[in-house]
Amino acid sequence: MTDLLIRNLDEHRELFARLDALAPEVQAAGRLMAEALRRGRKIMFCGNGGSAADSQHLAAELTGRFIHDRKPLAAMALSTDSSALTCIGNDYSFAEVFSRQVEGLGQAGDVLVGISTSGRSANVIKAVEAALGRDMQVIGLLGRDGGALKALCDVAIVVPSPTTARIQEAHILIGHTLCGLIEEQFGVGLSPA
Ligand SMILES: O=C(CO)[C@@H](O)[C@H](O)[C@H](O)[C@H](O)COP(=O)(O)O
Ligand SMILES: [Zn+2]
Repeated sequence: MTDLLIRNLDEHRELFARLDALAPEVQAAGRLMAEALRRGRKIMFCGNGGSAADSQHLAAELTGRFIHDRKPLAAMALSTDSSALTCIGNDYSFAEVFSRQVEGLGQAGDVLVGISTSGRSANVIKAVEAALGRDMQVIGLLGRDGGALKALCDVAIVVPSPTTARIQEAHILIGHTLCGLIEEQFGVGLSPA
């Protein structure tokens, strides 16, 4: 039991010591999201399993609050509406559960954040393709080699690890950093500049 904890901590520390290399992509993603919000557009998040949880967690940081009191920001997770997920999954296919929501709700200038540790989830790939088809911008929070999603994203943040759990741990740190960058841009208790 303790051995597993020590191994996980060692893996986690080794990975986190290398995340500084992602600073340029994280900065670019934060700027892109803040600019979209400043223009009155919205941020959509999607992903499966743990990444579905990350999607709703990060969307709530923006509509609710992260650290500071400031105006609510337009963000939503595409993984939370059980009626939409079951209807689209049942009547069309599971691969379309996010893309149909992007087609129904996405507008030009909105940002889609696709979260996938493998970069290979078909429903996230389809959501990204739908977003690009609507002149939205796309950020990928990815892992391993970035998979098929890497080349599709305007900004791809690829966590360099082969281990899903470690990648997810990095994703939430990066997600929180993106929320912090956005809050910096919007100021404490102030309207956007
Ligand atoms: O949280 C975990 C594993 O830590 C799982 O729920 C995991 O997110 C699921 O297997 C996902 O379906 C994996 O999808 P992806 O990250 O490869 O896109
Ligand atoms: Zn997990």
